[in-house]
Parts: sequence; structure tokens; C-alpha cells
Amino acid sequence: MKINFTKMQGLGNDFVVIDAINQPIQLTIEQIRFLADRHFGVGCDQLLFVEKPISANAEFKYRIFNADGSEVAQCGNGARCFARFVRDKGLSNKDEIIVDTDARQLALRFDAGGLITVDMGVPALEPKQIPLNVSEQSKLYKVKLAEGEIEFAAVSMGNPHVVILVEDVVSAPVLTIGARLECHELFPERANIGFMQIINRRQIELRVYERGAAETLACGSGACAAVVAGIEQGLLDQEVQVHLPGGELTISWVGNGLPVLMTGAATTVFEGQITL
Ligand SMILES: N[C@H](CCC[C@H](N)C(=O)O)C(=O)O
Repeated sequence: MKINFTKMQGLGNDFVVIDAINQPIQLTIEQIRFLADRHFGVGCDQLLFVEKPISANAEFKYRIFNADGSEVAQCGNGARCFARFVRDKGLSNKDEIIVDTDARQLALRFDAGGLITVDMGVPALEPKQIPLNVSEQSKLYKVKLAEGEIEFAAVSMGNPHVVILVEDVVSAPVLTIGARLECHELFPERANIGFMQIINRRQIELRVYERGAAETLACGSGACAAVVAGIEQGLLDQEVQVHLPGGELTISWVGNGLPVLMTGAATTVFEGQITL
């Protein structure tokens, strides 16, 4: 089977994007892992599928698969690449695109300067919505690991995020603690693990060990979760510049019950075809 795909990236978080409307396909977990493999396949952090919508008011459905083959319900950097893809492929000519995902609807908007703003929906903080195996909701939780006790916040953006405050993201134990917490029993659906360094009330540095993909150069939903956690703890203002290893995002959230907005770039790298 020959598959046409587009390789894209948002702040170095990279994607294989497939138009599954004009090229209907079903891939096995093994085929997804092969496509994502950086040595034997194309290589990406996530695969994005463009499908027909479920809801009457949406233009598309957006499906996301991590490099390990797991299907998930949210991907912020991917959402911006999705918008760029459907616009460039002539699948949509709207300035605002509504897409269904497994978790929620997203609104994708093209900004004047070529950036894309995504309404990422309302963050969820209740343990059962994360999901997080604790009895009481709290702004901060504690977990004992071999490396010591870790204090963290937990936020869902439609996918589960842990946010750990660190003095310095460069020396933070991202690969060890990230890997340990990703699959910890506290998180029945695993979790994305963010390490946040606060520069000031309007700027943070962030590194994310992603569920199903290990550390990526950027995580859009992770940036949203980190800003929500920082605002909840009274440490950040409503609009924050998030500095990730792969680039910058602007995240804004005005408070409970309201959506998080994320603005950033999305770039097409190359078109390709692969035979499975
Ligand atoms: N690893 C994430 C999916 C991709 C999220 C990330 N690439 C983003 O930009 O939000 C998860 O399993 O929930």
C-alpha cells in the first residue's frame, strides 16, 4: 500500500500528517510505530490523521497517534500543523477551522503574521478527569520515588499532564523522572511530564517528557498545562511566553471554566510517499 504523507513540525515537535479523507487507510500499531521510527521509517513524535468530522459544526476529525502507537485525544503543536495542512492542501479555506478530537472540539485560527492560534478548550483539574489515582483534588500532589519525593500539579488538556516546578530546566532530571512518572501507577492512562522553570510572572522555560514519545523539543498541550498550573499556584499572569527547547509559544488563560489559547508556528518540511 502506497501512502502519501506530509512531514511537518511545530517548534521541532514533528509529525507525519496523512489525509485520510482522500486516502482512506487503517494502520496497525506496528505500522504506526514503523512510520514513526527515525531509523527504519519516516520518523516523527506523532502521526496525525485528517478525517471527516463527527459533529455537524465541525469541518474535520483530527486523530493523533504517539510514536509508540498509542492513540491520544490532544496535541497542541499538531493542531497548528493540522490547520496549516488543511489550508495548504485546499481542504479548507476558512479562517477559523473547527475540528473534532476524541476529547473535545478545537477551534484553529490563522493569525495575521502567519502564526496559528488554537482554542485548546477548558483545562480539567479534578483527579478523575486527569485521570489521577488520588482521593482529594489539590493544587499540588506528592509522590515518593527512589530518587526522592516529587511535588507536582496535574492538569488535563484533553490529555494528562504533570507539571513539576524546577530551579533550572537544563539540569532537571527530565529523562529519569520523566520516564519514571510517565508510567507511574498514579496515572491509569500514563501522563506527559512537564518540568517548568519560572523566569518571571510572564515567562517560563519548559521541557516535557511526553507520554508515548519520550522528551520532545516542544509540547503544546504541555505548555498549556504548565501555564494553568502556574496560574493556579498564583505564580503566573494570564498571558505567558513559554520558552521550549524547540521554540516559543504564547499561552493565555483567564481562569476557571474558560479555554486556554495557544499561539505559535507550524511548518511544512517535505512531502513524501512510503510503501507499507
Ligand atoms: N504525547 C501526548 C500527545 C502529543 C502532545 C504534544 N505533542 C502536544 O503538542 O500537545 C499524549 O500522549 O498525550
